[in-house]
Amino acid sequence: MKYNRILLKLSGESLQGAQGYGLSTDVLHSYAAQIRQAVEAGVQVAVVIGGGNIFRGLQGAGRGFDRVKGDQMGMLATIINSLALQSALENDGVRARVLTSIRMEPIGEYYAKARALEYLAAGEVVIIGGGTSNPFFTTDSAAALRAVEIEADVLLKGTRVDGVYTADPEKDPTAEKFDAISFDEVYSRGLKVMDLTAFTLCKENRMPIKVFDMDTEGNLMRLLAGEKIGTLVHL
Ligand SMILES: Nc1ncnc2c1ncn2[C@@H]1O[C@H](COP(=O)(O)OP(=O)(O)O)[C@@H](O)[C@H]1O
Ligand SMILES: O=c1ccn([C@@H]2O[C@H](COP(=O)(O)OP(=O)(O)O)[C@@H](O)[C@H]2O)c(=O)[nH]1
Repeated sequence: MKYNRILLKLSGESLQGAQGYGLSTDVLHSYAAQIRQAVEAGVQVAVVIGGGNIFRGLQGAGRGFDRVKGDQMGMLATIINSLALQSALENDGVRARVLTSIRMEPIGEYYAKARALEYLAAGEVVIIGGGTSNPFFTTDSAAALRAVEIEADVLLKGTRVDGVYTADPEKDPTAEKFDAISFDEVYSRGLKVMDLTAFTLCKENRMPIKVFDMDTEGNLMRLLAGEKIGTLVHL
């Protein structure tokens, strides 16, 4: 396989699937099946999931919620999604652990790098919930932080589009996709790959990012097998 240890960031928003809210069991099963194949191929898989299908702090602030409480609600939403994915993986016969950045035993163990590495080495999927545990950050930042921390080979950002484009492909039909692009070019073109906090953390720690469409089943394995899927952001 192309990578030995990956940090897979899954979008909370994608988890709602066609129903447009909450958790879609179809999407959960598709993600679980794809992750199972990666584990069976010997890849160590750590996962960070967003919470956008349930709550986003900024949305709450727009409706009069206190921003910090809204962000805390968003972080709790990522833990709900983490448990849902853990359950889907276990149903599929995959051993999976939820580690939380905020203490909440017995729902999940408190996150520590050493613990994550120990479970990964034992072939378990490690799902890290609770974001960074701090408000004013995003799940992309949590994914970048954990990717660097656990020394992943790459941060795989699974999303709704199949890579990084010259402009937002959902708004501009003439946008063209990059197979690869450097961090500097993303900055200079002002492209939206991740929020800049997350993006810069990756750049400064030489963590490559691969943006790809996780909603097309089989894409994760294609990518791991070295097929040209998505866009690689490199130094
Ligand atoms: N240059 C670009 N290339 C690709 N996608 C872009 C670009 N600019 C904006 N986008 C948009 O960014 C969205 C993904 O953003 P993000 O909020 O990080 O998603 P997620 O909820 O999957 O984490 C895509 O659905 C796409 O419409
Ligand atoms: O370290 C973090 C990670 C997440 N969040 C909150 O959790 C919400 C859900 O995460 P996000 O929107 O990043 O998820 P996604 O877009 O991937 O569904 C965010 O809006 C933030 O309010 C936060 O405050 N700190």
